[in-house]
Amino acid sequence: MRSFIKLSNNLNYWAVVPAAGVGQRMGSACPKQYLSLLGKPILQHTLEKLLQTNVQGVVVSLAAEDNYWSQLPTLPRVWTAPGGTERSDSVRHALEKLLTFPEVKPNDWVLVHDAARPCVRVSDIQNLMQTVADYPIGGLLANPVRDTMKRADTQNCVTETVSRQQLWHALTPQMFRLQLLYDALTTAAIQGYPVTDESQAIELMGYSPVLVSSHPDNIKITHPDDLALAALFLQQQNNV
Ligand SMILES: Nc1ccn([C@@H]2O[C@H](COP(=O)(O)OP(=O)(O)OP(=O)(O)O)[C@@H](O)[C@H]2O)c(=O)n1
Ligand SMILES: C[C@](O)(CO)[C@H](O)COP(=O)(O)O
Repeated sequence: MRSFIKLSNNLNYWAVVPAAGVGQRMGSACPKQYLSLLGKPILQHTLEKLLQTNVQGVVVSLAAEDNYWSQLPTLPRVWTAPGGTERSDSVRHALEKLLTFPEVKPNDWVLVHDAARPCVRVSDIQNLMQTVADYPIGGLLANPVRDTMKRADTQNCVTETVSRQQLWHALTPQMFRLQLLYDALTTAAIQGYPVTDESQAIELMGYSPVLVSSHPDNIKITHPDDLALAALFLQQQNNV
């Protein structure tokens, strides 16, 4: 069931899911977003979480050679777009697709969420939507750093202890105004500036997105060890 939350000044909310990666660090036979978690592909878990919120629709960026997407059950309000070389290119292509929809307004909100983060809590997404609605620029789910942080040299020897004061892990979804985000990613691409998340492109425009605390189980499945942890988190969430 979709949970409804107060929408700010009747703008729509859309979602983009970059799912065109190869999962090199996972080293699996198929792209990691299609690995099974509790009997369901990771990407399907992720989409089902987003579709429980009141996003109007989701655009998923897929690799040109993706032969797996067609095997997923058809989900309502989900469209696809071509992936790109980098994650930021995949996101930009999905935004381009969204901007062609007649019902989409440039000032609508768009939430960008990694396919590889299936453990995100619907309540955290809704909290992001409600909190950021009052921030004109946008914001992202994040987690304050808990551990002491070290910077290392190429030999993995400590070169410095980095202060963890005001240091956060950036997660997803990251929520921004559609046209602003598209322009920010396009500018970064034109300038050849590599951005690893949407917030960085927005920051390059001189803006300061707000960080919204997320539960720490919103992990990005990256390495093989992450699969068992993600399964545990999903089981825990399902048993609540
Ligand atoms: N060109 C790319 C690269 C990544 N992604 C997506 O961005 C998300 C986060 O990226 P990451 O965890 O790095 O996934 P991969 O790039 O697949 O992993 P790796 O770096 O290990 O290859 C993933 O859902 C991935 O599918 C994408 O849509 N397009
Ligand atoms: C967007 C992101 O998940 C925020 O932490 C992260 O930057 C993705 O990085 P990746 O190297 O593409 O996994």
